Amino acid sequence: MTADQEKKQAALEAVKYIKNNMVVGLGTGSTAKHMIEAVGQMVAEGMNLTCVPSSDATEKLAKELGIKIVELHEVDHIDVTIDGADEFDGDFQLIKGGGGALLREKILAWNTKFNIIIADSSKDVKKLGAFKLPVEVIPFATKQIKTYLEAEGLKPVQRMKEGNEYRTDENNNILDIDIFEVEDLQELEIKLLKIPGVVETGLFLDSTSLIIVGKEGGPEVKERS
Ligand SMILES: O=C(CO)[C@H](O)[C@H](O)COP(=O)(O)O
Repeated sequence: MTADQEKKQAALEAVKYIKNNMVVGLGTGSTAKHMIEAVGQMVAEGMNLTCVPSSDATEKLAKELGIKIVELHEVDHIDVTIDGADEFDGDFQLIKGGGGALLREKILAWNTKFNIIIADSSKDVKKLGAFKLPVEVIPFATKQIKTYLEAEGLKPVQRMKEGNEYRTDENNNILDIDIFEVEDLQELEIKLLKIPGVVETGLFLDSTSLIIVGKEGGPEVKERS
């Protein structure tokens, strides 16, 4: 199976957790795209769903598919959010934000009763950190934060796009940092969030209830114990 086939398989398994009249959080990325297309199909077949998107790109796609989109403040909870990940480990810890949508994704996850992560098998790792951790920062402070993180040995690289500095949907920058040598991720998360100008990190340490991985022979559903 190709990675994309695994992504689609995981997405199609995940949408089985969506029931009529639910409020659904829609993730961002190539795996989430398969899920959004499946949700569009369910809506076209008559299911009543209210969805909260995690990025401008997801909102655009969902609207094109006829999915009812609302802003977060218009709902009092989200029943289920389905999103991708850049890496996950055996403790249901994730690195997210490769697609730059980590801030809204983390807000959705925090406001969601049941978070499902969908992934191809390459995202399953023993230890997080081969993928660089995205840290969203306010442009006013990007240079100073980068200098500080360099001194901490975290090798920050400012994300670029087509020769220009990358901007998130919230108009912030991203510093991608190397956390492979870091032992205590909780401690790292606290340390990063204490820096003025750091808005959010792509570490999702305890929000995930279920991980669905696309695999030859059928999807693997991992439940948090
Ligand atoms: O966190 C994300 C976007 O901010 C994505 O979920 C993550 O980057 C995985 O993307 P893909 O499904 O394309 O591999």
